[in-house]
Amino acid sequence: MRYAQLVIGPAGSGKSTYCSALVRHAVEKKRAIEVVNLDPAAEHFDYEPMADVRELIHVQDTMEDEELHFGPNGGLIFCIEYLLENSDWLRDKLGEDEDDYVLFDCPGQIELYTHLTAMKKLVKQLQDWNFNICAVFLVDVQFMTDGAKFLSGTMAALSVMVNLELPHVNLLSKMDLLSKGARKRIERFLEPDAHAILGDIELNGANAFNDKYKKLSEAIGDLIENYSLVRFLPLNLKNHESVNDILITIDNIIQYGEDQDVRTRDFEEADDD
Ligand SMILES: Nc1nc2c(ncn2[C@@H]2O[C@H](COP(=O)(O)OP(=O)(O)OP(=O)(O)O)[C@@H](O)[C@H]2O)c(=O)[nH]1
Ligand SMILES: [Mg+2]
Repeated sequence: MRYAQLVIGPAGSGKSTYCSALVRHAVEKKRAIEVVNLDPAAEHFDYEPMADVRELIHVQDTMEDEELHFGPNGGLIFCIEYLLENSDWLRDKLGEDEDDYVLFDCPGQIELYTHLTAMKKLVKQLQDWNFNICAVFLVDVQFMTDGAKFLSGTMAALSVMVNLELPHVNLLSKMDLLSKGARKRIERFLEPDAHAILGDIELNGANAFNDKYKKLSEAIGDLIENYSLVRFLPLNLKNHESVNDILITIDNIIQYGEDQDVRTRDFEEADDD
């Protein structure tokens, strides 16, 4: 088995920064975590990737090509499809080492995860190569600070979950940027609680639209609450414990370290004899 996090989320939500932080954390913990850059338009990241899709195709190639002449978004979709057609390239770069732990730093175009099929096919490919994968969906906490925004972010997360059909963790990134007060406010949303969310949605005056809007919000809130569909975990990269908690949560989901645990236990039991 091999292990992977598919690091996804809107543009600028902190995916590449999260990958670098996890690599640094892993070094401290004396374990190896690798990163693959899957963003054909990436301009900056500060990890050393084990593979970089830009070596295969760069979004600029598709925009400058006389025949293709894509814009940045169409170009990106083309690149991901090109990667799928040339998946041998990725397979070779990933090698075949057992127990490898790889973060896939993905592009920030949300449509790749909500309804297009390219990303899903890539996931299927990775699963065929023995990867146990968890989708890690990052949302910038600054866009989640009131009820309406939180509901909208939750719907985006739900849409990704439904489309990718993978074990899934939602992270609120950049927690370090919030004031104490704002952090308190956010905490009310972290346990899905429709009433906290709706209490926060401000409606100006009663009219037919507001009535309907309130009913819709209530229905969505109930759905999320009753089915525990979407939960967000706060991520503060400046806090060692926060990073560690998230990593342990994801490790458990992809069953990383379970073999190692068994081995240690066998060892301890043998010691007792
Ligand atoms: N304060 C703070 N800033 C952050 C954090 N994570 C990311 N940033 C900043 O947010 C900006 C975007 O971060 P990236 O890691 O490049 O985001 P991304 O999701 O990879 O962006 P794209 O690849 O363009 O979609 C950068 O300026 C980062 O320095 C965080 O945890 N705290
Ligand atoms: Mg990035």
